Amino acid sequence: MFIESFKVESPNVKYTENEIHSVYDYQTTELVHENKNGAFQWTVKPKTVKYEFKTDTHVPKLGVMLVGWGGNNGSTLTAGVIANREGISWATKEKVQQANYFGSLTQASSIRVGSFNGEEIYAPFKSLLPMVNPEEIVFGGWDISDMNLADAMARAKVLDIDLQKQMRPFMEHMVPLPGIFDPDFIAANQGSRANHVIKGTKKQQLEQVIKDIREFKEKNKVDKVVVLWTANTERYSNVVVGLNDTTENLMSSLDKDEAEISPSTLYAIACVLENVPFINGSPQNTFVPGLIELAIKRNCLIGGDDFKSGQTKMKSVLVDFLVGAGIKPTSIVSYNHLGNNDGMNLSAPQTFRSKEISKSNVVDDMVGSNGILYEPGEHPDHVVVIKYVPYVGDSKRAMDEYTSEIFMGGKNTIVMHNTCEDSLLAAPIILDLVLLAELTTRIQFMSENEGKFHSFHPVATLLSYLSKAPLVPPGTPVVNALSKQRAMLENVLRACVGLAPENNMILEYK
Ligand SMILES: NC(=O)c1ccc[n+]([C@@H]2O[C@H](COP(=O)([O-])OP(=O)(O)OC[C@H]3O[C@@H](n4cnc5c(N)ncnc54)[C@H](O)[C@@H]3O)[C@@H](O)[C@H]2O)c1
Ligand SMILES: O=P([O-])([O-])O[C@@H]1[C@@H](O)[C@H](O)[C@@H](O)[C@H](O)[C@@H]1O
Repeated sequence: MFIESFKVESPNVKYTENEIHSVYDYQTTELVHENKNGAFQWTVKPKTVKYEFKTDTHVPKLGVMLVGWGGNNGSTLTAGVIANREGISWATKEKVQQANYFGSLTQASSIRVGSFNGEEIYAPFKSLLPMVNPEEIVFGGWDISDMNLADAMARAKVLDIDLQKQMRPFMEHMVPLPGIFDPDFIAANQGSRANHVIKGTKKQQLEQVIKDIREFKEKNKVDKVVVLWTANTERYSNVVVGLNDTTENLMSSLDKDEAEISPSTLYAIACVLENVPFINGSPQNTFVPGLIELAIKRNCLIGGDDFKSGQTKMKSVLVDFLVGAGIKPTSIVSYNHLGNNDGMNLSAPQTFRSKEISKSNVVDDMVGSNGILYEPGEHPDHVVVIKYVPYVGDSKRAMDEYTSEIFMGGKNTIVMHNTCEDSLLAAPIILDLVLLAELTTRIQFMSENEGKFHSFHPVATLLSYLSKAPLVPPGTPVVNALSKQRAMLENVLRACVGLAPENNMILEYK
């Protein structure tokens, strides 16, 4: 059965006018590796740590500024949220289609809250904690192309024509702000698009972005802004000692107008200096060490990298299933072709390399979790291929082959074919990223050993379910397995309302 909402009644949960306060017993383990009687032994000690969570229930008026607003993802998301807000439906070949948020974890997925009279009871994921209503978001942003959002939507060729016609009046007056353009970081084929750029030195460009954020906030009377990069994939920046390895060196390099500071890093520095969350939806290493240090110092949320939307999302499910079942993937070949501007930009070797890295590292945690299947350092052959085929447009065609070793020398090959409008997968993920980033900035917590409340670490690991290459604080584990990422996010939000982690034991019926 599905319910729309619920309230937790517990001695450990207090709802006040401005916050939800929960006291939570975190069950974990402490491992000890010691020499006992001449032999080393691992000892696992179950441990309970008391935590307190406070969630500010004042949901702000949120402004979302997209870098690359005029792109396929940016225009599609903007149209989709407006269509939902206006309750727009449109004719397709098959039927009259209603606007929806399918593909959004927060807006279209559910959580289990328990059993009632022998029936499993579920509620919307978004009912866990007060979240921004997407339809109250004010969108804005930057683009190096001056095209208004209605024309950008038409250029993207993602949405049905009847819908586009209805959306045009809402979007034709939306024009991105000029963006920071540096041809050295994206494919040369993007140059013809760049007719709307911020002039000046890198520092002057950064200062303009800060000015843009302040003016956007003032003009739209929003309480908070979140900035998200959905612009083109850049090549990796070289990380160089003395250039960008520390905050001091990065800011000094900025003063010297160093060429190696990428546009995405400039936007991100601007956001961190303004204490505005910045999320990277592309695979490049925007977050160079000096920027991460700055974000930590200023306690400003940063997150990414690279939306986990389709082929890679499936990979983080399938390899988790195979390895979890004791089956040994030995060869993974991921091929896809697409014909949108993203695909055109990725046709350049240096930008493709950024994507190849993010699409390849996604199995490392799963492979590393099973020493029965894999020797130390052993991993499957893994190849990523992306080809640009203009004719197919945004309709990406992904073909994957997974070959595994099974019982007694047997082999198993799984082949998948996946066709989708890439932007229709990415747009709801962008929505989740900005909503969850905003929500997490309203949560404070402390353990029994800390004595004072604090925010989550500014490097937002909580967003990892939505990223191919989750950005994590230095020295912490990277988890890519999709089920673990989703469970982590849900269980942390459950803890904020005093609910135990969903462990699927359902002992009541055993
Ligand atoms: N399923 C998906 O669509 C998906 C999944 C994962 C990652 N991504 C990443 O999301 C990004 C956007 O994808 P898309 O399909 O919307 O691409 P797109 O090319 O349609 O849009 C990118 C937009 O960014 C603009 N732009 C480029 N550099 C800019 C800059 N420095 N400042 C401001 N604007 C700039 C371009 O003019 C363009 O309008 C790409 O990096 C892509 O790799 C997409
Ligand atoms: O998320 P996913 O489907 O694995 O990866 C996608 C790639 O397959 C595609 O070629 C690229 O253009 C998209 O930006 C996205 O990164």
